[in-house]
Amino acid sequence: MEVQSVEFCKAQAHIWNQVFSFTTCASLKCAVQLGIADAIDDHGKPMSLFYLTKALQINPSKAPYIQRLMGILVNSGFFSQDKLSYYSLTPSSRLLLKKEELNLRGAVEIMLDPAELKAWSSLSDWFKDEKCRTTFEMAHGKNFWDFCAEESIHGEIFNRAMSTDSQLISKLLVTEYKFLFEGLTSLVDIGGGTGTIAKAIAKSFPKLKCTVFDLPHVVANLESKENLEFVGGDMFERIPNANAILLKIVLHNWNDEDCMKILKKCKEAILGKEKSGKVIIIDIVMDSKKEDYESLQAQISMDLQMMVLLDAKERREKEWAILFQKSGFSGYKIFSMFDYRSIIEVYP
Ligand SMILES: C[S@@+](CC[C@H](N)C(=O)[O-])C[C@H]1O[C@@H](n2cnc3c(N)ncnc32)[C@H](O)[C@@H]1O
Ligand SMILES: COc1cc(-c2oc3cc(O)cc(O)c3c(=O)c2O)cc(OC)c1OC
Repeated sequence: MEVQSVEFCKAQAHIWNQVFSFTTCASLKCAVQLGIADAIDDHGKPMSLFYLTKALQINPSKAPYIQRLMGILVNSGFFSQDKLSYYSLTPSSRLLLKKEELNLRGAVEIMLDPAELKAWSSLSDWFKDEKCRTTFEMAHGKNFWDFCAEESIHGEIFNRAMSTDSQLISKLLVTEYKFLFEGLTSLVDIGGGTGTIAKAIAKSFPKLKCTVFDLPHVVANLESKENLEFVGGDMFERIPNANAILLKIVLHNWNDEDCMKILKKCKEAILGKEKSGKVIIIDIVMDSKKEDYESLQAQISMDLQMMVLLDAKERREKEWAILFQKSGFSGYKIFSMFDYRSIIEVYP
């Protein structure tokens, strides 16, 4: 390639931009931690740099640098800037507001956590290594779930991030997808975290006995009441019997072999109850034909994140179908949700 050719310049800019993509992530994290979106929102109208720096309560000597930070955040679509250079929120920064019940602050916090980023730095070593199952294990000397159990701050950040996502999904589940739960008498949410989804389902269906099943340290201090119960355990050993089993973003944490073990346990658990029932999965169904670039990129990135942290993966419909068949299920039905995830009903 000629050094002065258009192709060379484009290729060079492409590499610089990819190498520097960490600056957008780091600036986004900084914006969340400083509360920039909240300050602009509280202002109630487009905000000048002067008022923004005042509202952020930063060290006065650092005020001139905020303009530089805002530059990258405007360029990456988190804020907009008008002719007077006043800043406003965009749909993306609205999702970062503390006051919004449904925000993605938790996702920013967990995915850009130093412990998780550290795993990525061992990726090439991991490819040559024989012993470690995951890059995360190579970096930390223990697997992701043991790390969450032992480093309680990381575990809390993780559970908080998952819970915010569940708040969003639970609103949809008990309205638009209410039919999934109609007629059920018992439901176990396997890997149900701190119970955000199960609480919403239990409230909407008072006659439905809901159980949240997760690792003992996750449910340790959570109080069972009315038709909602918390049970600690390991899903590879025992899954409580129920009419229906819910698995929300759980199977994408596991490889095919482990997923089959989990699904076989789920089948035993639903058949043990009334010789019928179903498994309800909420997870990504990858679709490479998707025209939406952002959505496809998010799926590919999540797939790699699962590989690095958990030796796990995202799956296409064909891969899901093989898993169900190999685990002894007779059929399934997919309902696409509003984002890149789907609901899959699986029948024994
Ligand atoms: C990605 S999170 C999903 C949490 C929840 N379903 C949600 O959507 O908010 C996966 C969950 O699986 C749980 N988990 C991991 N290993 C488990 C095991 N062996 N038995 C039961 N739960 C487990 C984790 O503690 C975590 O809460
Ligand atoms: C918060 O919304 C979603 C989160 C996940 C998700 O994110 C993770 C991030 C990590 O840094 C480590 C993890 O182990 C995980 C997960 O296990 C995990 O499930 C996934 C989502 O959809 C597939 C989310 O919804 C947008």
